[in-house]
Amino acid sequence: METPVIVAIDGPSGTGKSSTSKAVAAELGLSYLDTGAQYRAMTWWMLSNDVDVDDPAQVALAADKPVIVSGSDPSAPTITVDGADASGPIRTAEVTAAVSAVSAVPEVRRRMVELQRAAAAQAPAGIVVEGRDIGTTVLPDATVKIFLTASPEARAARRGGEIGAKAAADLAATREALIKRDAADSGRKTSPLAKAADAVEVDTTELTLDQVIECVVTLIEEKRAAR
Ligand SMILES: Nc1ncnc2c1ncn2[C@@H]1O[C@H](COP(=O)(O)OP(=O)(O)O)[C@@H](O)[C@H]1O
Ligand SMILES: Nc1ccn([C@H]2C[C@H](O)[C@@H](COP(=O)(O)OP(=O)(O)O)O2)c(=O)n1
Repeated sequence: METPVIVAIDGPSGTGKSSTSKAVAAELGLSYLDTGAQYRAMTWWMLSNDVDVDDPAQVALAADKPVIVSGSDPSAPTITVDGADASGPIRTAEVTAAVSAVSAVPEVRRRMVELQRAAAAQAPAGIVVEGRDIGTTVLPDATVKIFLTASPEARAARRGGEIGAKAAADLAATREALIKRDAADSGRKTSPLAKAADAVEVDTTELTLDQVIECVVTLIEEKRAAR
């Protein structure tokens, strides 16, 4: 049997990580893991259980408590917390505003990285894992590492499109919120958002989603052929 292929896709918000990762995994018959959803699930649990997310000591003490389970099918990704479906609640503005603070706490990251490595080890044909520190920290031996980028304007327009923001003021607010979250994620001490030295950077600003998917599939197939 062929050695499982491990694909790490990192980058800031709105660069196309989730859409690209799901499509690539589905096309190549690989498993899929959205690590951002796991950090969001942890954050949702903290908010629901009255943990002060701005107090790293409180967050650290609670980090072991929630049971977070991610489904690995790219065509129907699922996430549960303590057995309850969390896919809706993890996307609220409240969770988005708190997730960078929670994910900066080392005890939270230790727990998530353990889950992420276990998911990669269990994937029969291989897996596409998307996040911020997959190529640098979680799976440094990944077969293929991709770092997606896009201009803040393009990213704000994409995110704005999802929430129906069309007015210039709404787009500007979305852009500012993205930039603030990127700065927090890039500036934290423990495994910040960063491009691995051996990652291929793909600027998606001027590319369609289909072009990005094709580019990533080609990179994976080239690596597979070379092994
Ligand atoms: N290359 C692209 N061109 C235009 N829209 C895109 C592109 N890639 C992704 N999108 C759209 O942008 C939004 C954010 O994409 P997503 O995959 O969730 O990004 P990320 O996971 O990096 O935050 C989605 O609505 C998606 O359909
Ligand atoms: N590997 C990861 C993935 C996400 N995070 C944190 C930082 C991000 O702002 C949040 C949410 O990630 P997510 O990928 O859902 O973010 P967006 O889809 O870009 O809104 O989680 C992280 O610290 N490390």
